[in-house]
Amino acid sequence: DTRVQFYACILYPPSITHHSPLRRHTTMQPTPTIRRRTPQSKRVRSGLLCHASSNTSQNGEDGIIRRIFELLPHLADRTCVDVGAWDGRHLSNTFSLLFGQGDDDDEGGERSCWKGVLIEADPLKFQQLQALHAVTDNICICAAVSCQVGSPRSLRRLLSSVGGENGSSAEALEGSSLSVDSCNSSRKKHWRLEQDFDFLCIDVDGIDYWLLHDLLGADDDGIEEYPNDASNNKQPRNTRLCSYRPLVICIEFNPTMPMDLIYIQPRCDSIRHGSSLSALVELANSFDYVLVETTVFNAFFVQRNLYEEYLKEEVPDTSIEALHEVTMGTQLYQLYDGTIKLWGCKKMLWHGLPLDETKMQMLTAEERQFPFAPDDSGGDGSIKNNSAQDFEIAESAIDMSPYCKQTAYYLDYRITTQQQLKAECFTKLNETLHRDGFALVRGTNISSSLCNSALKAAKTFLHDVDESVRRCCLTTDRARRGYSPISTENFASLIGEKGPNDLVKKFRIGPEQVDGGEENEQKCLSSLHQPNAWPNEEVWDQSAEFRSTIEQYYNELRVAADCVLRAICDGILAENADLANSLKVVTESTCGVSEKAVDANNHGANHTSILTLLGYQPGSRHKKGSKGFMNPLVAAHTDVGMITVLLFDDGKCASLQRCASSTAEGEVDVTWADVKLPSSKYLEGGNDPVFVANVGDCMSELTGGHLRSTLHRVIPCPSASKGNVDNIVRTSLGMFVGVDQAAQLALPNGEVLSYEEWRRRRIARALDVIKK
Ligand SMILES: O=C(O)CCC(=O)C(=O)O
Ligand SMILES: [Fe+2]
Repeated sequence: DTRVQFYACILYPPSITHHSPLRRHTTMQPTPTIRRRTPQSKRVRSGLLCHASSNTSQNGEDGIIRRIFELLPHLADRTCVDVGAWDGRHLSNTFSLLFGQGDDDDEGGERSCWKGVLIEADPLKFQQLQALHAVTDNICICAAVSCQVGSPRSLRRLLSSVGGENGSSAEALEGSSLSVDSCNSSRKKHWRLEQDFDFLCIDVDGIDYWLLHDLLGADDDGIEEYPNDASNNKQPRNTRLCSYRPLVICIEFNPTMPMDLIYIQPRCDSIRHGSSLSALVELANSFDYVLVETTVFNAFFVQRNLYEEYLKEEVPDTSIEALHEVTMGTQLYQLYDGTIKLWGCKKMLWHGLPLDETKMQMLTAEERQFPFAPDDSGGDGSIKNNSAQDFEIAESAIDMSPYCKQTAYYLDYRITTQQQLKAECFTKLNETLHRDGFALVRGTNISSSLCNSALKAAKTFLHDVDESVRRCCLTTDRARRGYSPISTENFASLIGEKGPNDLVKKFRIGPEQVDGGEENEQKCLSSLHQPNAWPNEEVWDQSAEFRSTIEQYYNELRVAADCVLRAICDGILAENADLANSLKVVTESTCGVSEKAVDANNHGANHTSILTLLGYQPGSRHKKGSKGFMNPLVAAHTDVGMITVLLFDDGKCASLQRCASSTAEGEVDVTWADVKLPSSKYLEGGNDPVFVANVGDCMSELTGGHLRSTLHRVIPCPSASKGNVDNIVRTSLGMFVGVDQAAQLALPNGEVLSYEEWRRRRIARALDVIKK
């Protein structure tokens, strides 16, 4: 039974090490170690819990209930009341009693000895409930039970209407909008609900505490107070309604509440908080009931005298600690510097949303300092600040693991499915892209050491070696492969503007051939598939190492970038199913991406993704008084393809900026926001790498503009480029994701053309600008 297994893994949570990205640590970087110790539990598992099993119940309740009644004296007839009965079957704790199922000894042939009253507020579910019980003597009532004092829909009044002298008393139900199915049914045998009926089950997701309180409760609540309705000529009456004393009670509590919390939700029908287990235990004890077991959501109580006589041996310790363990709890703790940390269940149980630590902070990253630290803390106080900022940036990045990793350890308490995690991921990603046009992503499954090596290799090639090394692999075709020297490209043209050439050196690699054998060889000559141009080993002795590092980074990042693209796509489709046709080209290109996340060779073989290494250094635009002072190093532009996934180092001479104004493209007063990544130190510390992701023109067009391709640029930073800053030059690695060149794009405007044609048209427009 999968439910029992599910139940077992909640009650016996595996010793989860929370594989947070912060886990890998070295002595270089002050990263915390965060793991989960399996605490010593006082929870007793030898009692009724041994009998937990589910036929229709959610977490083993069926078996526990059966065991309790096995221990109590045998009776030929038993009665139960189920408040919040739903359709009578789904997650029901009374179905197995009433229909005699799940009873191994019973072979299903014998009739159940149980009769019941089933109450359900939802009219549609009630219909199903009624149909289920049509040929039984069970009584179904459609009513939203109320905890308002004097309400005609109080549980006590509803139950008192069952089996009055003339069967169900229609009179007692007057003035309330509810229906009892047995009223006019001649086929049903009328029966009376005794005060000490056998089993009460309450599950109404809110006022459960008050329903129990009022049913067992003080006499006052039993006084019938009909409103004095003059038009009806009805006199207020004082009729004492009996209180009830069921032998056994099963009632739902809020499983996120700590064991030492007594939380009683307000006495109000429309409020849905739930109450804590401790509150229910206090209430039950006050009416001489004893807690005998709990499951994830439900508590079981038995009359004290029955407990003493029949259950004490099986359940010797009735303390909450012995009978419960909070498995859905969420805790906060504080670090000395004022960081608020989250622990335990990191998801909103009833909304399915992740709990976001970054939204729970009281202090900004800069404000987080220990207030009592000695003034001279041994030097550079800014080091701490920087790393705090790095963590802040990293934590704001969207965790792509549901798309990029295959492991299951991030399934919090195993309640969340992979699909739910993916949904959380794409929702957050697309929200961020909507808001900022850019997003930071982590959890890509790419190691920090690969990122480091790739950045270092790129920096060496673009900045340290002699220009002759770079020139030996000069690009031959429109800057698609190999080296493209400084001031040879013009990104302003990409948005149809005339401007000076960009001051950046580039080196590009991409896919070399199309999958599919010899007949496709022709295609290899297309602009998107051609041989890469690597520096000659005779010219540069580190050439082979450079090549293997960059190739490895390319292979792994291309797959990760496909995962990001897939997530964006899933997010768009979740909201706009009608874009499925337009986005088919992307879903097909990224198909299998999560199944084979680490298999670089095995999917998307016909992709056209290009990796560009970019090198920036101080030059004329950094010099005050020079003509081009403060002109962008890369002019404002939008990226052309599907998406871009970018990584860059600490180099201080240049800064990436995204357009941050909501004003339409082309308007004069554009405001710019810096796009920041955690520092290189953070990456060198072995932490999970963070990348920048943004949407390109083609993807934007395919989504009918749902996601925009945001304007961005790289500007010079003159002040940071002077003095003895050791990291002045800046290196970045841009992965420009493209799909199969032959893939047919079905644009939302109805036009159909291949990806290659689309690109050619896009670039031709830009070239026109340059020619003019
Ligand atoms: O180097 C960077 O940070 C961004 C470069 C860029 O936007 C591009 O090459 O498209
Ligand atoms: Fe760009």
